[in-house]
Amino acid sequence: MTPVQTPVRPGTPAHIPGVPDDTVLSVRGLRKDFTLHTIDGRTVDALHGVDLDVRPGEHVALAGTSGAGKSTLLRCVYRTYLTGSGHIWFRTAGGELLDVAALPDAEASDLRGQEIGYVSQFLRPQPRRSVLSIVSSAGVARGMARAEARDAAAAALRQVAISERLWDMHATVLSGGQKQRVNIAAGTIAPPRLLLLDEPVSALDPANRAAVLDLIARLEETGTAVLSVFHDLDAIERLATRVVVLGGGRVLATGAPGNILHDPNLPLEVAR
Ligand SMILES: Nc1ncnc2c1ncn2[C@@H]1O[C@H](COP(=O)(O)OP(=O)(O)OP(=O)(O)O)[C@@H](O)[C@H]1O
Repeated sequence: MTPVQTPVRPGTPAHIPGVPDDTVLSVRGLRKDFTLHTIDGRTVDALHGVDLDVRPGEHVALAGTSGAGKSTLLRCVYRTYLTGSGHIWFRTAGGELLDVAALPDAEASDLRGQEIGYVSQFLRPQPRRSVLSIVSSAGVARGMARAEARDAAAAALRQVAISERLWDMHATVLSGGQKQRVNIAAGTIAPPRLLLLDEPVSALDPANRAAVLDLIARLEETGTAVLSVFHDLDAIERLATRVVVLGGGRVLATGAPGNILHDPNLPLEVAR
């Protein structure tokens, strides 16, 4: 049988030099600055040429002090923020290599819906949308039929212990911890190819926190690539396969959690 050839877009390489072809995410030379229009047009340099790779089933945790650029990096990968320069190569499930940093907005939006889960500290729900509808639309974006998405949403909400009596309520009225769990259900309704986590358990009590960490561990086992920010050492040690330390928007160190997290010379801001 002739192997299926993945079409290569003009200007897009078929391979990233030195990187295995199954790598899901390869960030290269990523720079991002912000112009503060309300304060003299001042510029804040957030990322200064970051390189990192994440392979299937790998969990790369970003660490570093406050302001190091961790959330900015996640938001550039999710394309909430446009990038200054550099590349964010994403290998799709179909094998195509796309530069998220250069995709037109509509394609970036489709890619997010289909292949990337993003769970942040906060859920900012659209007004007057029910909990069930928020989670099932994430399933529809992943290509599920409406009925299938509804069943998957119900299962995902049960998994994060959101009681059925909350499903038809507007998400705006939920508590912080409930919103965070709805966010997790939406981000993981079907195993995403890449899961971006920005302090996903910060508002949860110990039992719900443990359930969500279990859920993330199961997704890793099914091959989901994870790029995360956690502020607690315990979660990083349990889940991460590699830690990348950022400082002033640069990669300062990378290595196994056991080596990096206990290095007194690295600028970390995790609860030890
Ligand atoms: N929307 C924005 N507008 C202007 N500056 C921003 C914006 N977002 C981030 N920054 C700046 O970019 C730098 C990196 O911020 P970022 O939030 O990525 O850091 P972080 O490592 O995630 O910090 P923390 O651990 O406190 O969340 C900081 O100097 C911050 O002030």
